[in-house]
Amino acid sequence: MSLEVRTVSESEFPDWLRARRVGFMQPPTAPDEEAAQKLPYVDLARTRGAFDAGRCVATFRSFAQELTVPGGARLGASAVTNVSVSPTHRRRGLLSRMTAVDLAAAKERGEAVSTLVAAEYPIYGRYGYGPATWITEWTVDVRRAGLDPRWSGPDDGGRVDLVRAEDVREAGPALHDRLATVRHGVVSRDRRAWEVGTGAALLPGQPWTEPFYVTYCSATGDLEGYACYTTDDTWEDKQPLCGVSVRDLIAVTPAAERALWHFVCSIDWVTTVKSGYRAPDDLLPLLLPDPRAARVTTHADLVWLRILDVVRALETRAYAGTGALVLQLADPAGLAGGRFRLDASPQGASCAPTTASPDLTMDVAELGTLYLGDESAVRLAALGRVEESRPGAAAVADALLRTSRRPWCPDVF
Ligand SMILES: CC(=O)SCCNC(=O)CCNC(=O)[C@H](O)C(C)(C)COP(=O)(O)OP(=O)(O)OC[C@H]1O[C@@H](n2cnc3c(N)ncnc32)[C@H](O)[C@@H]1OP(=O)(O)O
Repeated sequence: MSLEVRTVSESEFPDWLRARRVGFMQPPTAPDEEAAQKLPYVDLARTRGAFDAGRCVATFRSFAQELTVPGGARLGASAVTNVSVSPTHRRRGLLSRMTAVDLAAAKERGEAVSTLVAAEYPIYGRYGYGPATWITEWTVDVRRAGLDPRWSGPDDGGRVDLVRAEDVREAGPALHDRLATVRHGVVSRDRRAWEVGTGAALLPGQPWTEPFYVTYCSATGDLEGYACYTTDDTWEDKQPLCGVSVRDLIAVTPAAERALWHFVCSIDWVTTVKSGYRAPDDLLPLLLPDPRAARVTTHADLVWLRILDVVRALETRAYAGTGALVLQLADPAGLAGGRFRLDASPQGASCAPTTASPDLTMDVAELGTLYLGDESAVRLAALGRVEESRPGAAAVADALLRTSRRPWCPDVF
């Protein structure tokens, strides 16, 4: 059977959407409005499918994204999404073919890295991706947390207010842009994400529960954070048991982060708060007098990163320490391998191909895992995933690459 992998035309887009639904175990018939609504946000030149006798049986799409790297600079990334292969056509190499074409195109366009959120852990390492950010979700037992029930709002002159969806649609993008300057791991969020998150881009018949939106403004009136949450409640023994589920919480200052968490954990009737996907070093548990009241309910990899341009990637991020490293990178796909010398200091970094003997040898996927500073080269060396030719080189890598706060991506894309 000959299967053709190619880009998708506008008229084929509804069939491509149908195939994507099939791959993601959703009812196969998409409402007509879905294609019309999504098309403006899809770059068809980067939307691929596999076709069997003219029918779409696999989907793959990438889009231009900006990824904040340590130090706050933004790196052009090719974000991969909507990867699916029909259950009738699996394990015949379609994913490998689509990935190879997309990564080669991203390299050609000059994108320094590719990113994705993996549905399952074992799939993407073989293509040079490594897990680069992690998320933790907590469920807080509010009654155990020990917060002062007399709390009536922030004591720093700031204020917390309930706002409307349209206020969030208007102010959210600029707030998110500020987050991207202060938190590495954040990726650009397009207008459609704000429309979906505020109920302005609903498909007919799509269920929607209006969430609550709350902002924190500093004493000077500056918007520094917002949260979006839903509630559910039951009664037991004449006592309300209300749950809050946080969908989105963005704070650009610690004061905003503390105030918003304090607020959602202090609403009368609320007995549990589900945090949503947060950075593993989020302030939430340590904000509670009894941190054990915050039980970890999910801990998992989120963004996977594939380096395509070693020099640009390493020169764009910032470094807390000073030192030099020669990295030997294996890349069976032939996109980013080679030997590179990195000279880094808090003032800046330079990176260039070299013939000097290597300090560390690793697969390009391991550099993807180390790149945002979340993983330790010493730990990877202990696992045999990084080979240390110069004793102490892994510790040097950690001193250079690791970051004081962990990277965090608030978006599942
Ligand atoms: C970024 C995102 O969109 S993540 C969403 C990914 N999509 C899904 O999970 C939807 C459901 N699953 C699927 O559609 C498919 O099974 C896919 C896309 C995961 C894999 O597609 P396939 O065409 O079957 O993969 P392909 O045949 O190219 O396999 C390539 C290799 O990956 C391996 N592989 C594929 N899927 C899996 C998996 N789920 N778990 C472990 N290994 C896998 C194959 O065994 C093969 O290994 P090999 O190189 O050692 O021979």
